[in-house]
Amino acid sequence: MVECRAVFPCFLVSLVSFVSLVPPIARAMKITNARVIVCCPGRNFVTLKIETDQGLAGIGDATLNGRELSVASYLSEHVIPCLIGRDAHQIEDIWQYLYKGAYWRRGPVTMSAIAAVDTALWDLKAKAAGLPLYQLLGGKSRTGVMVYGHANGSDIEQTVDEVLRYVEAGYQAIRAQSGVPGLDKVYGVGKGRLFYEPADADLPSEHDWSSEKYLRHTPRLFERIREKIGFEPHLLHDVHHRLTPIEAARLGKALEPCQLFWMEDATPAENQQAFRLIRQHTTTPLAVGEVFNTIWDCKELIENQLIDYIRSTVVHAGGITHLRRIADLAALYQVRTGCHGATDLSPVCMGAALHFDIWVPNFGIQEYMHHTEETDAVFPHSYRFERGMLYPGDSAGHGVEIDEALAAKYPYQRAYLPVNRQQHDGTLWSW
Ligand SMILES: O=C(O)C(=O)C[C@H](O)[C@H](O)CO
Ligand SMILES: [Mg+2]
Repeated sequence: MVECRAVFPCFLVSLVSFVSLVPPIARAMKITNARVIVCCPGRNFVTLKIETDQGLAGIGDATLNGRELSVASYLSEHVIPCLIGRDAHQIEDIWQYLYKGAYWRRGPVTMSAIAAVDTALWDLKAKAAGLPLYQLLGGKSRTGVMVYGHANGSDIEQTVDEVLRYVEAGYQAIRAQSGVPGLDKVYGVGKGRLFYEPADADLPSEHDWSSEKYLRHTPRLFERIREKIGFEPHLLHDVHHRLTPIEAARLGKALEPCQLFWMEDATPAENQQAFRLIRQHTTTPLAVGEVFNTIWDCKELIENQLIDYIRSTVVHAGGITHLRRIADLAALYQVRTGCHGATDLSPVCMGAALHFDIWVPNFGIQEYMHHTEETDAVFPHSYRFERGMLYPGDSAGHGVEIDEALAAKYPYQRAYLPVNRQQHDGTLWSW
């Protein structure tokens, strides 16, 4: 008894000194609060903020263009109650809990919600470690992230002028889209010069489409651009899911002399085997995947080497945890990444994607469209753009924050993506 009483205080003392030696990153970090912030600084964004008992907060993007409130509600009603009290460090377990635990797997709403949690947790872990997120992933594999910008014009000459502007600004890669004679509105051709925003207020607008007109026009666009700028800058093009496989094969073949970096979303990809037909006919590199949300959407495309670039990104594909899995599968087949980066992905997604890009061994390119000044003010960030490259910055976490007071000044406004109809008979088509 006497011995025991003497030992007990010593044990307590050593326990206390042991705990104080444990670095913060190795201690449990209890989630105490989480909330969804919906705002519209020029366009709608949904952001998840997670707070912990260590006084740290992490944020993740949950924006699903045109269906924003479904993810906001999924998070508030179904996910947040399950997060409170969990250890924020258990990123993998929480991912599996939300994916397997829902019973209903996959889908853009579920996977965007999981992505938001995952991004916020990686942000928190990196903040707890006092490191930029890319360090936790394995460090930098390159000095910066090559991006492509968007040049668009209402006709060929206007698009050529836009391409030249991007070349002068130092871009090494440029996506070119042009209006098509005889079509009213064409995907990718916006009103503004720096950003393209397809979502319309209130109800979806209707566009018209003719594959024949588009197929006659597009090879001429790229021939003209190459005549003007030569073969040094990379050129990209987005078909935006509008062609049948054999039409896509025809376009890919016609574009071969122009040596594109990629032809994107040449045909809808629900049927992954559709890409086999395109592949059999053309050596134009193929990119796909911005609408994918899990590895299962691209498994056959990757394993059969039917594509060259996988376009999935953090917010719609289950966060960094799942995107990393997709990239690792892709690496086995020399498929490289080309993360989606349109303006409907918030700066929070862009920040996280840049940490991923600077690490991922099989990086290809990153899409980059400028956000509006209002958006940049709501989401202060450490990433920066310089002559065709983006750099994630070295602040702890993913380097993007949200100014909640400012966000509250921009309430949600219902907006939809357009729909598309065949010009000759009004049949609903892919937009
Ligand atoms: O950026 C791209 O390549 C796109 O295709 C943009 C999409 O139309 C947009 O993100 C839809 O919300
Ligand atoms: Mg696209």
